[in-house]
Amino acid sequence: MAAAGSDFVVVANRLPVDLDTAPDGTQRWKKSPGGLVTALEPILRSNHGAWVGWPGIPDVDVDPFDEDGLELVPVGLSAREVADYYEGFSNATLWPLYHDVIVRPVYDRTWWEAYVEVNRRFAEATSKTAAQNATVWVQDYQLQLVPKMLRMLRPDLTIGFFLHIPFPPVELFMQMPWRTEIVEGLLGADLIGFHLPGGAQNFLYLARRLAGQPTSRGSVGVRTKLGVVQVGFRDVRVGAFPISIDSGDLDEKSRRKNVRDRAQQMRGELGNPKTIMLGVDRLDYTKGIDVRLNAFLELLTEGRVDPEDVVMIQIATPSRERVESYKHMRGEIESMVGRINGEFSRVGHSVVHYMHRGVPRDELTAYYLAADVMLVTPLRDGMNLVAKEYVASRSDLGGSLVLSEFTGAAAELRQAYQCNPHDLNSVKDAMVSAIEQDRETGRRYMRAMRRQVLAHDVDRWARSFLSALNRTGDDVPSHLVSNREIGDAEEE
Ligand SMILES: Nc1ncnc2c1ncn2[C@@H]1O[C@H](COP(=O)(O)OP(=O)(O)O)[C@@H](O)[C@H]1O
Ligand SMILES: O=P(O)(O)OC[C@H]1O[C@H](O[C@H]2O[C@H](CO)[C@@H](O)[C@H](O)[C@H]2O)[C@H](O)[C@@H](O)[C@@H]1O
Repeated sequence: MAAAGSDFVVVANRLPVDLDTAPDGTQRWKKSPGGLVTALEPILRSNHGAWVGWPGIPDVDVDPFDEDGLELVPVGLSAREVADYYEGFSNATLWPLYHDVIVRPVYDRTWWEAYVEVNRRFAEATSKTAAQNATVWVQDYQLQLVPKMLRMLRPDLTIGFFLHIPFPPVELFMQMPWRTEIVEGLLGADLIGFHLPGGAQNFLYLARRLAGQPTSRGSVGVRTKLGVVQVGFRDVRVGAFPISIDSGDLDEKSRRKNVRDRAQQMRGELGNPKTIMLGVDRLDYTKGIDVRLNAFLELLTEGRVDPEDVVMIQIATPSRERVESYKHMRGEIESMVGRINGEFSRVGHSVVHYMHRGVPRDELTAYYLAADVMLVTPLRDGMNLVAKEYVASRSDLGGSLVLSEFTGAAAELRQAYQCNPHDLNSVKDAMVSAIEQDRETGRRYMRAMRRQVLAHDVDRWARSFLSALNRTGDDVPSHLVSNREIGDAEEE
């Protein structure tokens, strides 16, 4: 039975804070400033909001607590559950399956059991947190069973679900031994959101085929023309809502003098090369870091790019380091960096600069400003926010973007140098075109991409999903009003 509770609850694998352990063993909560938090915070705060999630480290048992008017509800995971539910089923089964089986998914019954158990714990924690008739928004592939479990516990709730990674075509999804359970888990929601219409359409087909439910047949649009699955007397709607970033904030940061000065300083530190190319990613095999390194190596070897003129920086945040495929890929990337530098660097001038760490936000913006060519070459990516961050940071209209066709962002950033990461010649040609782009063409392309990214920010993403979920039909759901107003993006 519902207690007083929150009117709006976000449920995600991670809390918007991490429990950080200092070298002396003391622990404190550290804000993790993701785009999702930025977008949802105002709506959460003005609606007695709560966030249900894992604190990021194993074996932590903490009661719900208040953080500046936002209720945080930690869901504890044991070390075994981190291994089986998070590293195992989420990141060694679902993640590769949903990303075109770039590496082979592992199907392990013990992992599946842990996934069911942890999803149940999230559903129970949410059920205790949500007020009568509240709106609950469940996030991502780690929690696909939560909508159905939660509906059984709390039929009064309005439940939304958003998938941040691609939803695979039927030929791949059918590999999953627990495919029907997953589709039925998702069908517990009132609205299921994907980044792209293709994902929504894949899901509609599977709902027909695996759950045997009647569905609408027409095509799904972007933020419009939702599909429908009829589940008994309930309509489950399915749509495409491409996520974005806090573009206004990045635009503003990139205009600050200290950030611009830092970008200039970076160029100087690199010896003022003609061209700086940049990659910024979590160290993940989906991101195609190896693809861009290979392309760069071939361009240098063929003499199409002069090692005296072009420098590449790769910043890679450590990620999922205990998962076997991630360990393997790290080794491969680091040996390629070594090989390229071994062949083309000289004392005092490296051609590839590789950093295995995250960098602070202002520093990252300075990197974006310093980079002439941004390299975004995933083999498959749900959206790719880095591409949008680069565009939002180029308030000077400089720079060019090399972008894989296999990212969600490619559907919106049409003026990028798009390439097929499975075709090395296509990547090399895109890199050369980006390096050789003339100033006026570059400004025109960047202006067009900025118009798109500034007009469609993460706040607009959240509002469009929530208004569809609550069927208000306008941009702001009537009973989920945020304090922040959407400003129409300014043109340059
Ligand atoms: N080395 C890094 N340092 C700081 N932030 C990073 C780094 N690598 C990635 N990020 C940030 O992480 C986010 C990555 O989002 P995205 O490109 O959508 O991919 P994913 O969520 O799969 O990692 C971006 O906001 C980006 O700025
Ligand atoms: O929580 P982790 O295991 O450390 O992983 C980080 C996040 O990675 C994934 O990001 C995805 O979401 C982005 C925003 O929608 C999208 O741009 C990107 O293409 C996706 O890969 C994952 O979906 C998150 O759940 C993770 O927290």
